[in-house]
Amino acid sequence: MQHLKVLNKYFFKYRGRLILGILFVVISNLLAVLPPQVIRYLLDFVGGNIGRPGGERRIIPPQNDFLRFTFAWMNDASLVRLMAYGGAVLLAMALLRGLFMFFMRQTIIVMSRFIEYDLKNSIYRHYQQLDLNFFKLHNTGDLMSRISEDVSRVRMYVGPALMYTVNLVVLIVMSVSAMLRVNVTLTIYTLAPLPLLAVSIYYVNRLIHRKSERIQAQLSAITTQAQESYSGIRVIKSYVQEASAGVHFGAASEDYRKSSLNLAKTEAIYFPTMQLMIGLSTLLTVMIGGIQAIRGNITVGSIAEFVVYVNLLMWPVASIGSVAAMIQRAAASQKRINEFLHTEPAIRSPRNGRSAPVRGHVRFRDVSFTYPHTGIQALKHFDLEVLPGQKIAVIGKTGSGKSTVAQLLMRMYDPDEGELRIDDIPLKTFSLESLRSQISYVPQDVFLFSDTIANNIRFGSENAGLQAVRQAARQAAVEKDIDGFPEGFDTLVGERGVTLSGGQKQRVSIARALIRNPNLLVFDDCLSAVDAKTEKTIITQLYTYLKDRTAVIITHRIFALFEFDQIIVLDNGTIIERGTHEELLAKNGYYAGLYAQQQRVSGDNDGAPA
Ligand SMILES: Nc1ncnc2c1ncn2[C@@H]1O[C@H](COP(=O)(O)OP(=O)(O)OP(=O)(O)O)[C@@H](O)[C@H]1O
Repeated sequence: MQHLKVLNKYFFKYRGRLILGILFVVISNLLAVLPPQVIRYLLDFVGGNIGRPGGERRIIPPQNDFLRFTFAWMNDASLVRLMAYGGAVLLAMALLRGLFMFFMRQTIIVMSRFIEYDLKNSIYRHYQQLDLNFFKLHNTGDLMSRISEDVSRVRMYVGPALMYTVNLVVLIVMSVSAMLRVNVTLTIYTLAPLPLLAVSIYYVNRLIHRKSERIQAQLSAITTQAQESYSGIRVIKSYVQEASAGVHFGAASEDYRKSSLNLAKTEAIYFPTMQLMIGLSTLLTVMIGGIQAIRGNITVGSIAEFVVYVNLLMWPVASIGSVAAMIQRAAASQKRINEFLHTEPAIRSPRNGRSAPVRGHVRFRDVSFTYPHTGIQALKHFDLEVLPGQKIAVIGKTGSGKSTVAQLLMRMYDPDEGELRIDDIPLKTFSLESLRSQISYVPQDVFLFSDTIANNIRFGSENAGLQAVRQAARQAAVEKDIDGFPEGFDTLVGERGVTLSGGQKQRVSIARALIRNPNLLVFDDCLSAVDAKTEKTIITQLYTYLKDRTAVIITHRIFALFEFDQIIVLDNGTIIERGTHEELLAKNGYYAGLYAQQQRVSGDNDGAPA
């Protein structure tokens, strides 16, 4: 329960709605508790006057102020008029009760929707601030379920559970005190089955919930399986695995069917149990009430009054079990949400961080870095100086630490040892937003949003016009491809749109980086999926674009066309070779070997990227 305390600030924020909601609960319950008293009065009146000779009226004195006030002007009315009037009073109270129940939902349930909205936004905002390591540690499904399912469960606590609890407390206080005023013995007998009802419903509810959870898990497994089959349909078809995929799906569906039937059986017990308990209570009321009436302790009308109370109390009491379960689930969900909300981002923007324009002087001084959750040391005593306007290539085998250089430069992680500076200013003193917005980074794994190509290119530079978008696409050698699509730059990409080839995606991603006009660019193996001819076009275009800019180009391939100021070769997190193209060829080491190998493979010695 203590996990739910954090929600109190939302109750305070929406206190107006909450207080009003509670007031409406009180009024609607008052309008539920008074009608049985009217019924009792009317029945007693009819019982007392039926069969009396000569239409002589026996006045039944109203037992409380409410009845006295309601029936004050009916003293001389005929029996029929009195009944019609009583019926009208009951109808008016039922209508009013309905109206206030509507208001009650409009305040409390609407408040819960506001809280849900606030909670989702605050979780989303928090996600955005967390560092990459956090996202490596938690899978997407987990993040999604905390912002959707867990928040929905918490909403059940701040909305329905709260409303039912307040309703139950108010109703019990009002109806039980009204019952006690009539007859204590009858009250005790009438209420006796209620705790039994609450406990049994609680257990049935728990059982239903446990079974539903299992069904949910099975359903999500079926969905994932179907999703994988659809997205991997090419592999399934080419390996002729349609039948076996069908068998797997069929087995999962069969499990789901069995569980669903089992749940249906348990649910079938729920309502008969409730009805049995209501029936038992009514029976007790009529029996004990009858005895009390024979002894003259209560009137016959009181029995009817009690029967109405029993029916009034049953549903709210039965809901105690489900409300308790709702609160338990909400507490568990809020605990999971709190875990995330209390996670502090490891990478923070400093207060009053620098936002000076970046010129592009990069300095790695004796930097070592180990990925926190895997313990893999990706860089060891790494030293690099890139002067403004220089172009640097980072080459090395797979897993040698090349991408880690880019990650540290973007401050996705902080080094364990050593220091990183840009324009001679420690990276940690820059405002994160300013730093990242001034470095254009083309990641290794391209990600395009389900939006138009134009919007994907102008991502992060929202004000860029179509001309700028076109120019960036031209520089990334993808303009012609895009113009070839029927809707050009307005073509949608992603599931609902066209499927771009790997090389086209990479070039759109490069265009996205170029449009920002930065002084410092980092390309992480971003030409791996383009053919040699396109690569040559891009390299030529880039060479002009990068003329006065600083660029760090991470690659597996050697671009002989590019006159790099410095090429560094990484191996296992350490720089093993460093120099210009010619210097490294002269060394006859790893670089020279790679160059010779690529020359052989490409078989064309026209000076294009080897
Ligand atoms: N996010 C990460 N969390 C944990 N370990 C990582 C992470 N990224 C990379 N590594 C590990 O760090 C080492 C260096 O990886 P890095 O991605 O920098 O190599 P790379 O040279 O860019 O490789 P490639 O050319 O295949 O992209 C590898 O052993 C890799 O397994």
